[in-house]
Amino acid sequence: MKQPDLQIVVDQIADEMAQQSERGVVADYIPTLASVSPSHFGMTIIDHDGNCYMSGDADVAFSIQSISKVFSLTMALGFVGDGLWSRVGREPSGSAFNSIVQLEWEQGIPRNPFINAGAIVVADILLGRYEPREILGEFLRFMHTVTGDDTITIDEAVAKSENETGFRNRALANYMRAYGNIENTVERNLGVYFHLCSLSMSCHQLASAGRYLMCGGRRAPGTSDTIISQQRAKRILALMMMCGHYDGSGEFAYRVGLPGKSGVGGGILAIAPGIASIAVWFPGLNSQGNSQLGSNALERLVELTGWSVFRTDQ
Ligand SMILES: NC(=O)CC[C@H](N)C(=O)O
Repeated sequence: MKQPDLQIVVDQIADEMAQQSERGVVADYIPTLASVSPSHFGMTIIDHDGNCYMSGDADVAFSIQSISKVFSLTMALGFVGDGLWSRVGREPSGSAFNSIVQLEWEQGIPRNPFINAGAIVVADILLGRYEPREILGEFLRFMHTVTGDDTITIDEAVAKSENETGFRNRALANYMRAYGNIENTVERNLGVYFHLCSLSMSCHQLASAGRYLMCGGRRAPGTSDTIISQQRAKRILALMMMCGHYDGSGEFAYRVGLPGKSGVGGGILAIAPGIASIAVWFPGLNSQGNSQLGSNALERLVELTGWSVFRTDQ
């Protein structure tokens, strides 16, 4: 398939999405997110060579929420290596992002690091080495390094709002603590978890952050600018494909066919391995808590470019 002009592609997708009336529903269980307008849209593609194609509100920062689980996992694997997998599984959950049911059958071991329970354990692992403020500083530095952009910050108002209404996350953390899979106090742990989720980034910044996953662990191809090993990058992409959209992961793989990670802020980071890092933002969510138009936009992208990892016609 001949590669189309990517600027024409992002502009065309923006036009098509603007005409769709089914926009999903903005998350309201975190009160500060409820006031975000569902009419926002943004899209950025950064290709292998670093060329950037943007449309809409691609430079407007939004709450990346669970997309941060990709970056906190990357950091935690850097701290403790594959020992992390004794505390978190690597299987799709088939359940909602904030579900508690499997934890009882599975002795407090979450199915994967991309559901809330799994990311709460990952936050606990990060805290194993640092005080809360220190680890959040380390996390921000990591994000500044992978993006090359030191303006990225945590939105304190979102973190506070999550803290005030995070009853389900408290239930998850307490439940896992009862099984000995959370070592820190629940408040100390969730203080970090909520701040990780409250990272504010634009599509442009998010697509930049995904470059190390697109380029086999390097920030730029053909350089020694290595963030993680090639094998680890490949494995994180596998987890994104299988678990990045919770109980909508199968549907996303079927329709889009790219490793992706969504967040309830309406963002999705998708990676076409070796080809492009893509970020979209449409705040309205579908019933699984994944961006409704973001999924549609990525489906159109792979139709127009042939970037699905499952294509067989190269
Ligand atoms: N799916 C999400 O983005 C959920 C993240 C959100 N901070 C929560 O803990 O509920």
